[in-house]
Order: sequence, then C-alpha cells, then structure tokens
Amino acid sequence: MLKIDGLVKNYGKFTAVDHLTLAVEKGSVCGFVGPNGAGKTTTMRIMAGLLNATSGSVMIDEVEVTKNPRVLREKIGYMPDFFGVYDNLKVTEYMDFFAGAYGISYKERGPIIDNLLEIVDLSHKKDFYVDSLSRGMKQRLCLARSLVHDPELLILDEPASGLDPRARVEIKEVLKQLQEMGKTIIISSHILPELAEMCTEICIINQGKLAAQGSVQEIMQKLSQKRMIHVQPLNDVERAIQILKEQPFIRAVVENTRDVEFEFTGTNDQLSNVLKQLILAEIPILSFKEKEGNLEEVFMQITGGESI
Ligand SMILES: Nc1ncnc2c1ncn2[C@@H]1O[C@H](COP(=O)(O)OP(=O)(O)OP(=O)(O)O)[C@@H](O)[C@H]1O
Repeated sequence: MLKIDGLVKNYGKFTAVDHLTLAVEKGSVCGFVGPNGAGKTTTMRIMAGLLNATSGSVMIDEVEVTKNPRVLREKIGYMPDFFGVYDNLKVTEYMDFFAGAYGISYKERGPIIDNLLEIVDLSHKKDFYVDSLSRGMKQRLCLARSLVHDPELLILDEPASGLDPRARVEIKEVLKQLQEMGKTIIISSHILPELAEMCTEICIINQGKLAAQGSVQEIMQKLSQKRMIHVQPLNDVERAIQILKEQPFIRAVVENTRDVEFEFTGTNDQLSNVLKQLILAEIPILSFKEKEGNLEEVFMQITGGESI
C-alpha cells in the first residue's frame, strides 16, 4: 500500500529524515516509534502531502504522492499531533466544515457525520461546543474528521498523547474497529507498550533512519537476545539466590525481597537444569518463567538508550 524509498528531508543543514526506506502492507497497523526529534512527524507530514521532501519518493498504491495530490487527498486521512482552536463551533458544525472541505455534498454529509460520530462514540456530544469537550473526546473527534472522505490509509500522529489511561483505551478501541473495516493505519506514539498491543508491525525510527521494522515479536526476537528469567520461591529467597549464583550461564542476578530475576545465556536444557538444582536443594518454587520482552527495553537497546 505504502512505499517510502530513500526519503530525505533537510531543514537547512540539518537532516531530519535520512534516506528512510520502508513499506507498509494494506490492512496493517504500523506503529512509528522513536525518540523525540526522530523524524516521525516530518515523515508523516511528507506522506500526507503537507511537506515537500528534499529527495526520495513516497508511493501509495504505486502512485507517487507528490506528483498526484488529488489521488493523495482521496486516499489519505491525516490526524495531526495538535488539535487547534475551534471557538464557537459545535461538534456537527466542525465535522460539516471538514466534510465540505473534502467536497462532500450537503445532502450526503448528515449520514456520514452521524456514522462517524457513532464510531468514535461522540453521538451524544453532537450539539456540544468543540471547546467544551475533554482532551480524549477532542482526539476522537479529530480522528472522526480525518475519516470524512472514507480514506484507505490513515496517518495518525500521536493520537494517544496526553490522554489518561481510560481515554487511551477508548482511542485504541476505535482504532481496532477501523482496522476491522480494512483501513491501513500508520500511528506514531511514545507509548510503546500500547503500540505493541494494537499494531501488527512496528517501525523504529531513530535520527531520521529506520532502525528496525517487523512484527512486534520479530523485532523483540531479533534485537533482544538476552533472556530474563523470573523465579518466585515460596520462601527462603536468599538460599535460592545463593544456588542461582553457583549455576553456569547466569548473569546479572536481580535480588528482590520475595523473588529474583536473572539474565540467562544458556540453552533451554541448561535452563531446565537450573530449576532442577533449586528443587534438589529442596527450595519450594512457586513460579519459574521467562519474562516477556518489553518493547520499551528493545527500543532503548537499539536507539542506544536515548530517552523517550
Ligand atoms: N520546520 C523545521 N525547521 C527546522 N527543524 C525542524 C523543523 N521541523 C522539525 N525540525 C527538526 O527535525 C527533527 C525531526 O522532527 P520531527 O518533529 O519530525 O520529530 P518527531 O520524531 O516527530 O519528534 P516528536 O516525537 O518530538 O514529535 C527535530 O530535530 C526537529 O527539531
């Protein structure tokens, strides 16, 4: 659906996007992850036709974006990372304004707006002033407005930023629904665990370059080689720690009061032997399991520990 090839964007002497190449399949939900200033917004604005690239190309369904703004307008829905000020505009008027801007006839607008407000769960707010809505509601309204022309590709810049956990869940549910409707979605975020839950794939962008791309699982497998094992003895944690420290292939033991974690570099057979040694020492074990990789940790690894 989307192909970015050798994309470069310079702001004066500064290169914000540096030969970025990636592809996003139709129907996928692709998460753009990267630290502040990584170039996510710049890339998204170029995709949406709001910014010219210095060089390289963006193709949507084999059509070069910059050369065909009309095709682009029809296919893309863009949600920026800021909402704007809409004094004295009610929710339906706001939607009507954007539907009009997309050339949707006055007659058609009513049912489209009603349907979209239902999707984003704002039907009960249709006669409220936009400025009176909560931040989460504004985000959902902004999402609804980017859908007025029924685009195939949605580009959403930080739709969950600044939202409380409940409002994030609401946005996530809307995105799930849009995915089921067959939309291709590109979404940027700093909230990595949340992206992991809702995306089919992840692109990690750092300093304008693609650091990694793949399914959440693939990325973690490829980049996070170390295995962390969590052990919870029923009691006698200290003795469990002592035994663990005597075992081969164990590094970086993290001692807690009730449980213990360690980095393991051996094979599965060698790992099962560690459990055997604990049991032979008659330490009752409540749980012994590998910790699931955390996207945030993987991200820190490949971006060299830059803050997010
Ligand atoms: N108009 C501009 N002029 C000069 N530099 C810019 C301009 N817009 C962005 N930049 C710079 O380009 C880099 C990439 O910015 P961009 O907003 O694309 O990053 P981002 O990944 O979206 O970051 P954030 O998550 O903070 O929004 C940053 O260093 C930023 O300061």
